[in-house]
Amino acid sequence: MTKLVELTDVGLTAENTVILERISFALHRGEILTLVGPNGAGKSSLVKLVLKLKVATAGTLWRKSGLRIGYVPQKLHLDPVLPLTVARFLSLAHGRRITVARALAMVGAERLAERAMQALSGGEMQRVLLARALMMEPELLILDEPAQGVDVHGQTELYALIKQISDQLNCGVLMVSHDLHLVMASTHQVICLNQHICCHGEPEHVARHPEFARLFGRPELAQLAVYTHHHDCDDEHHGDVRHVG
Ligand SMILES: Nc1ncnc2c1ncn2[C@@H]1O[C@H](COP(=O)(O)OP(=O)(O)OP(=O)(O)O)[C@@H](O)[C@H]1O
Repeated sequence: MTKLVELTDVGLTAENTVILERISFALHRGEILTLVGPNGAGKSSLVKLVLKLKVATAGTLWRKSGLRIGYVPQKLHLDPVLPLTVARFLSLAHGRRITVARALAMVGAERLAERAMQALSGGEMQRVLLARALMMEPELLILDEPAQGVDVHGQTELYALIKQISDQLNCGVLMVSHDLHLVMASTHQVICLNQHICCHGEPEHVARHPEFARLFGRPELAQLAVYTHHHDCDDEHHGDVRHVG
């Protein structure tokens, strides 16, 4: 598997505040890695380090040379009066390697091409932002809370779509999520972050980890039914429900 990024003992300090410390992990093509953690844990800062929008103050961050990254930001600020269709918005993307029609088809949003950006629902907007990130056929897709503003059913669909796209493009995915249980079936590894890495591993491992339960204040999680991810599953099969604990 091609390695895309590798962090070794990475730290970030700003204004005498430790934001991240001793962060080490690697991400390869075809892998999905989800960052979870409480507010202020450093998830967005870590994403910005990988994007090179911030510079680490300790450790080393290696990125594959010429790495093509597609990024879905947490928020998009649009001028509410600027007339802009979805197709026009996508045509403005940098480094385009595929057509607008193909990008929309990949996210199941062909019918939105002529819709005004301002008229999109939360779920539609997230799909359009995902389509924009796909325009340059990324080797690494980075998503900062891709499911915000989307209802629970829509979130499950969106995470399944992200997994399908990762399989299709064989790209790595680094994403931030607030809900481990919704993303569980669609991720290979989870890092639970709180300035440092509290626990790291397959989603079932993290869900049962005492540090994860403590951080999210939900020790009863260990008793819940969780989705178990199968690494050899097909696109139609998003996991079996089983009880752990
Ligand atoms: N330039 C800076 N100077 C000082 N502190 C900063 C700076 N940038 C971020 N921080 C602090 O670092 C911490 C981590 O912020 P970050 O946005 O990475 O967290 P997060 O896990 O993404 O949070 P959330 O889930 O609320 O979005 C926060 O306490 C934030 O206030």
